[in-house]
Amino acid sequence: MKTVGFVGWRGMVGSVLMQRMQDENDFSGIEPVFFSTSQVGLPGPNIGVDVPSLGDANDVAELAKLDVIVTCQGGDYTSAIHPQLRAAGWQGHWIDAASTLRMRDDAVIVLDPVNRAVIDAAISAGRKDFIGGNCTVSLMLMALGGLFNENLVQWATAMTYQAASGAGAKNMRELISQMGTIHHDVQSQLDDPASAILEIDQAVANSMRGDSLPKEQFGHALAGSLLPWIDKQLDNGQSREEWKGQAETNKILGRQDNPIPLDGTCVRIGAMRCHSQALTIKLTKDVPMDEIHDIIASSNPWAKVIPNERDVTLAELTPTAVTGTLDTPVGRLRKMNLGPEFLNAFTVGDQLLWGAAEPLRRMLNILIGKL
Ligand SMILES: NC(=O)C1=CN([C@@H]2O[C@H](COP(=O)(O)OP(=O)(O)OC[C@H]3O[C@@H](n4cnc5c(N)ncnc54)[C@H](OP(=O)(O)O)[C@@H]3O)[C@@H](O)[C@H]2O)C=CC1
Ligand SMILES: N[C@@H](CC(=O)OP(=O)(O)O)C(=O)O
Repeated sequence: MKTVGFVGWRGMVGSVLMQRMQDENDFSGIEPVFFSTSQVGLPGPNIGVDVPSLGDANDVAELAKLDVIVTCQGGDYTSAIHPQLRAAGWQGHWIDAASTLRMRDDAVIVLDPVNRAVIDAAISAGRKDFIGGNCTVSLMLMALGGLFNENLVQWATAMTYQAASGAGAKNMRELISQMGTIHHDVQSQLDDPASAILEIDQAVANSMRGDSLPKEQFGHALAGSLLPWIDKQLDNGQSREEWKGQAETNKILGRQDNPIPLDGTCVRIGAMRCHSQALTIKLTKDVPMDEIHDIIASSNPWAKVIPNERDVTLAELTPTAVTGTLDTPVGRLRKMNLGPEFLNAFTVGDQLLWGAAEPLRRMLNILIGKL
């Protein structure tokens, strides 16, 4: 039985991972050991099996005894610990949620329902570092990977609507606090049916621009607004989140030598944990809509096609409907005025599940032969 160390299990992504692993009885096939950077020696989590007290996540000698390390601790931890382990000759498998190692030649970005062949080839070649993809990229490929794998995508643009959770737990709390502050600031006018809507609107704008709005995390109002920049600014005018779209998608698909052009604008909106994306896809040929539906729906069990009809779309293709589920529904599928090779699509997915935790637990199961 493989000894598997977990680092970052207390955090937001790590907690979702722990929950999913318990739901799927994943701990039964491994010997789990839990680590922390701040709670060394305290009892380990209650996962239904006995576990030793928490180890020191910075103790490289202890980590080097493990067969597998799964980390959701973040990029700084990866940068500090991974090189030391490898320099010490550690030959174990490293499974990581952070972006740090993703684009390295010897690392694999894991999303097995889409790139199982790439993962299997890497295992056969003796690769040891398996990294979860960017949430936006993973969710796009869970939904539309069928079209990519059938070589039907010539290029695509994704305009995103990304949830607060992508920025972290504190940002989720801040979004709700902003909503509460805005409501509080106009409550008396709201309660008065005779009050003028434009006065309410002005009071809301004043609240959003005012000093009392909590904005330590986002730096700006997100509630009632949006933020059209995610992650760092790059010299070419893209945000780093936008850059990841093409770079990571082609690496996941194993086609870095012949990349599919992808670009778009990434936008933070006031959703809690579901990222949504509107795509324009230039197909390599004019494919009939029923074939497109079949390819998407049969690509994996989670890519559900939502008919392009108003009622079902509003009921099933929203963050509210999808949050907390593994579904990656795809809808608004139609040919565009631009021509028969231009496909419109809209997809929603929980960025803490397929966008972060789920590919990691599945990679662990692949390594121990359960998947
Ligand atoms: N947020 C996201 O959407 C995504 C994040 N990632 C990656 O995962 C990494 C971790 O993200 P995320 O889970 O959001 O980070 P968190 O900030 O929620 O957790 C990170 C660590 O903070 C420590 N910590 C300190 N105080 C607390 C507390 N009160 N509750 C829980 N943990 C605490 C824990 O480590 P310790 O026990 O050592 O103190 C924990 O493992 C990111 O840096 C990123 O690289 C990847 C994909 C998506
Ligand atoms: N950048 C993503 C979240 C994330 O953690 O991405 P990455 O794993 O690529 O750093 C977002 O803000 O929605």
